[in-house]
Amino acid sequence: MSERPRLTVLSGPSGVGKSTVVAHMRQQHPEVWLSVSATTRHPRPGEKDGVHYHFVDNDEFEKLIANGELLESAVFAGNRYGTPRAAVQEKLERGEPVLLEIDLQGARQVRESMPEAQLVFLAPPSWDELVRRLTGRGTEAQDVIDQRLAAARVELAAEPEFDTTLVNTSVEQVAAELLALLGVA
Ligand SMILES: Nc1ncnc2c1ncn2[C@@H]1O[C@H](COP(=O)(O)OP(=O)(O)OP(=O)(O)O)[C@@H](O)[C@H]1O
Ligand SMILES: Nc1nc2c(ncn2[C@@H]2O[C@H](COP(=O)(O)O)[C@@H](O)[C@H]2O)c(=O)[nH]1
Repeated sequence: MSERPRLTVLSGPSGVGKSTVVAHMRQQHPEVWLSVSATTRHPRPGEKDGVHYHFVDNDEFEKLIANGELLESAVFAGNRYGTPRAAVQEKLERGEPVLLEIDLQGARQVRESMPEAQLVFLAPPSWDELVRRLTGRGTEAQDVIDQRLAAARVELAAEPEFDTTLVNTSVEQVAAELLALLGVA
């Protein structure tokens, strides 16, 4: 691990491949710690509570916010998402690097509260390829895909706000580039 562990945010449009790249990276480097977000979204087939997300209802999410338990939060395509604060703080206090996989709204909140954070933008090779990936994943109905693509236009326009851009053409290559940014191996 790097001598200067820090918080890294990985952001980018829905379907660009954030989870795929992070999963590939963590297969080879399980020591890379990824925050598990809370969400009101329903689990997709194969997603496990406490592993992929903490799946909560709207009341529980409200309580997390009211109790100050979220480092950041956002509404994305009709669902709520947030980063549990305690686990992140604990890791940083121990001097261990932290990775958040969150949307643009969350990235902006982190930049505000933790200006030292490293913000990484994952970009698609092209718009058409992004649409292919999001549609091809087969996890959302067309109306949700449309919502996510509308958000993607906003997210792509915000790319200059990020410290670094990685283009996800090859999962293996981008995972290696992200590892380097995290200061691992
Ligand atoms: N480099 C790549 N080349 C081709 N397909 C890819 C690549 N990276 C990811 N994919 C595919 O694109 C789809 C979307 O990937 P993934 O679910 O990881 O995106 P995401 O950015 O995490 O999306 P979301 O923000 O909606 O959670 C998946 O079907 C995945 O297999
Ligand atoms: N602001 C936050 N955004 C988050 C968080 N966890 C995930 N996300 C982002 O939401 C969208 C949609 O995710 P999906 O799993 O429903 O496809 C995607 O951009 C995620 O990165 C969070 O804690 N805060």
